[in-house]
Amino acid sequence: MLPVKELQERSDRHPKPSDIKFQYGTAGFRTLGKTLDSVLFRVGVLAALRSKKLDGKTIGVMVTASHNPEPDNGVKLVDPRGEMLESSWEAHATALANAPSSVAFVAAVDELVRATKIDLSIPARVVYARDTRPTGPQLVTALKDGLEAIKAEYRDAGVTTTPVLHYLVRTINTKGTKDSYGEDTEEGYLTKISDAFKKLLAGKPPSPPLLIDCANGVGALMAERFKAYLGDIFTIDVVNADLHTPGVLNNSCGADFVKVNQKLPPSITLQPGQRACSLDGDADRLMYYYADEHGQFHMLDGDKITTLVASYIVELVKASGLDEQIKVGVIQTAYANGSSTKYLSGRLPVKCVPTGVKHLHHAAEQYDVGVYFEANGHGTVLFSPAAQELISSHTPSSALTNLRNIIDVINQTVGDALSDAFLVEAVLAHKSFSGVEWDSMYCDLPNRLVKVVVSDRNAFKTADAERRLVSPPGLQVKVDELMRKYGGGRSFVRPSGTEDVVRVYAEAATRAEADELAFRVAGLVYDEAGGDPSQRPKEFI
Ligand SMILES: CC(=O)N[C@H]1[C@@H](OP(=O)(O)O)O[C@H](CO)[C@@H](O)[C@@H]1O
Ligand SMILES: [Mg+2]
Repeated sequence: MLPVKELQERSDRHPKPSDIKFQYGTAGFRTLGKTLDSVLFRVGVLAALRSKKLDGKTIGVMVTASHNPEPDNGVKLVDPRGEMLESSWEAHATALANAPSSVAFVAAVDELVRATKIDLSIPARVVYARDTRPTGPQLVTALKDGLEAIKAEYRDAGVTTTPVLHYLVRTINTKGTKDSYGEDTEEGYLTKISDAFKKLLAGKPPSPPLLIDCANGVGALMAERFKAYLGDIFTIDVVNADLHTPGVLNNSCGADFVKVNQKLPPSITLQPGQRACSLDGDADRLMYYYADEHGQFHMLDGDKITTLVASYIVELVKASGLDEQIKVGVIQTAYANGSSTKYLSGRLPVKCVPTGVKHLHHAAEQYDVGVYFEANGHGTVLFSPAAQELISSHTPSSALTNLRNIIDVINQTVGDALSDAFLVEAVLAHKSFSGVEWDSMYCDLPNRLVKVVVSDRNAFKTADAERRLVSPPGLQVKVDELMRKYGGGRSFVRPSGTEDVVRVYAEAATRAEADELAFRVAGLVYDEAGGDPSQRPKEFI
């Protein structure tokens, strides 16, 4: 039976703002932190229902708004194996969040219980965590209220990164089974990853210290904790680790700043030859970069990470004699640089899927080894159970031992900036690569990403993994006409899933052409979508 009275009374303490329509999108609920109290309460109830539906498995709840500005916050659910919430439940989340009153909320809960045939007698278990945002503590209080209202058991994982929370969910649910993914504690996480990393570096010439820009976010806590586990095998220099000054989170620093602006955070200076990396505010995205001998900045984004890592894994699989049994594939989105796709397609199966990690993750599960990174640096590598079994049961050789350690250094539950950085450093050490050699695997096509504010982004519909517009009718033909004017140029238009904008991406042979193509397509979109002529951005052509 639903504790109707309890739910309703507690829900009354978390009224829904009447003027906001919430939506569980690509990254869960995400908006101004101070408007999310009712959402967090309701997500507590929802997480418990999800757990009951899945026979009492532990569900994760992460309170974060990732790379967004500090006043934003958000919340997303993590399914039992550490993956994103199953998409059919996104609509349930949206329905519960938008019930206008506590009575309507309880009715929506009741409806969900019936529709999905949830057995309410099954106990619910939830683990939650938050990042360092100032609205976090209050939102967690609302979440706990929801969990208590429906009498769920819960565990508070405190202030930690998104990837640690995903790791905890998976380890809690596999504890004591043959699929055990490790110890279900933060220490377990730090030990598993750092041990594998140290084994990979053993016997290699010392790597230079790695400067890590932590976006003044929770990644700084975890990077600091890793230091003790790495000992003197590898040195981390943590920068942008200010967790106290208001307004600094993701401000002119972090992975998104680097990717969007294609430049160094102003707080960082690199010596010629030095490489460094930036995390985002919840430490699941990673951008690398280095300064060449002239001190010039070069970015090494998610596509460069894919290329480096996938090529190395293919080498190891071949050297282990397992290339007949283990097929390595790569998953990208339309935002992948065309040069990376060209380079990889000549060597491996490459699949393009719609934007959003859940799409990449599911597609990666179709391979024995699936490597995926969004261009913005969010990604990981998945090894199928069969591939892991083959790798662990074969007579060890040096390549196989490396593969086993690679498996353990990776956080297979989700993109994990710190674990990914160790993976990159291990591959660079094994290949004796500096940033220059890594970067020279292929040369990025100049590209430009532009946001267009339109009156209704839902009027924009796409097909073919978002590479073509099917609505508004006729617009794709005009984009195609423009593209033909730029040799090797490519551009596509899609509505954002996380912001109220339409995004235009363009790449071409030169920087000037890429900019011109992007601003022309942006102009087309603006005019087509009925943008106010007096507000037309001046750079649109
Ligand atoms: C161009 C771009 O970087 N888009 C991002 C952004 O999605 P949009 O749907 O483009 O707003 O946020 C997503 C969630 O973090 C991330 O998965 C995706 O890659
Ligand atoms: Mg993030």
